[in-house]
Amino acid sequence: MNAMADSYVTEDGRTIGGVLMDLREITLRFGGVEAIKNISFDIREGEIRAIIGPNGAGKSSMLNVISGFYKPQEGEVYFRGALRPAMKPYQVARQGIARTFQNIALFEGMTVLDNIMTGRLNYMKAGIIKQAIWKGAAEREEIENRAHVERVIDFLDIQAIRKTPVGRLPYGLKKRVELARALAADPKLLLLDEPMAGMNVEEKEDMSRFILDVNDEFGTTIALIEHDMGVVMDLSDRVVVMDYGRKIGDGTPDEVRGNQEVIDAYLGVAHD
Ligand SMILES: Nc1ncnc2c1ncn2[C@@H]1O[C@H](COP(=O)(O)OP(=O)(O)OP(=O)(O)O)[C@@H](O)[C@H]1O
Repeated sequence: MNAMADSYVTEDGRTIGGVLMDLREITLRFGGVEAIKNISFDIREGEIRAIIGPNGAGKSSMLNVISGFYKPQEGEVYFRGALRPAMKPYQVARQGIARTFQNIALFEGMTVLDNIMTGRLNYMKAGIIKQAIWKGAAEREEIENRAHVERVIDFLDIQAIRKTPVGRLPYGLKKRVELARALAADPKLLLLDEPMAGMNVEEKEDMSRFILDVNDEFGTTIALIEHDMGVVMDLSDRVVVMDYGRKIGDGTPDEVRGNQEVIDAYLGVAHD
């Protein structure tokens, strides 16, 4: 693979485009703790990009920089070719970035459908006054939003539980609903924080398939943190490896597997 080429086709026939996000010399500190130390890497259009490393390596901090939730003290983030300014979470969503969380963040008392609809809030432009004086626009908007959400529900095969309160669902299905909510926002870049955590083998297989299908069908670029190395190596086009806030590896799964520093710090030792 030529990292400088504008686009290339993967072995499984997917097209990876130019750079979607470019992170340059990022340093992030919490008081005296340097969680990220001068790290640069990019995420390319259509790619599945993993971030791995031992506990406390700085992976979640990095995902929060990518999402725009944390503003690093040093370095720059370019998204879709433009330097990204400090942003509020709703501005991030409008830029086309959605995420799931390590600990599921859904409304347990609400139905699956209503939870997924919350992922669509940024598209609901018609305010209360406009709704009152121009019912047609609001109705059209509602129909469009529902149609997109229905497509996501079909895609993730969760029609049967659409009216079920999320609190009653088993863990693996909750994770799928969280993915559905993120997809409802129709993101350009989807961030997944440990999508397989706490899952059994069958649930992991299902989730892996859905991640690949999302990438393939919607063309969504995906960045994920994951501890299950089998899953990471199977799913990812490229992998960034972090250790103590530093980047110690970056490349294809094969390149990373053969990197001695990565083996010493992470792959060669037992971890969860
Ligand atoms: N909000 C915060 N305030 C202070 N320190 C923090 C904060 N978030 C993270 N840290 C510190 O930054 C370092 C990196 O943490 P981070 O959670 O990013 O690592 P991680 O690789 O995601 O770990 P894990 O795999 O356990 O989730 C750790 O030393 C952590 O204690």
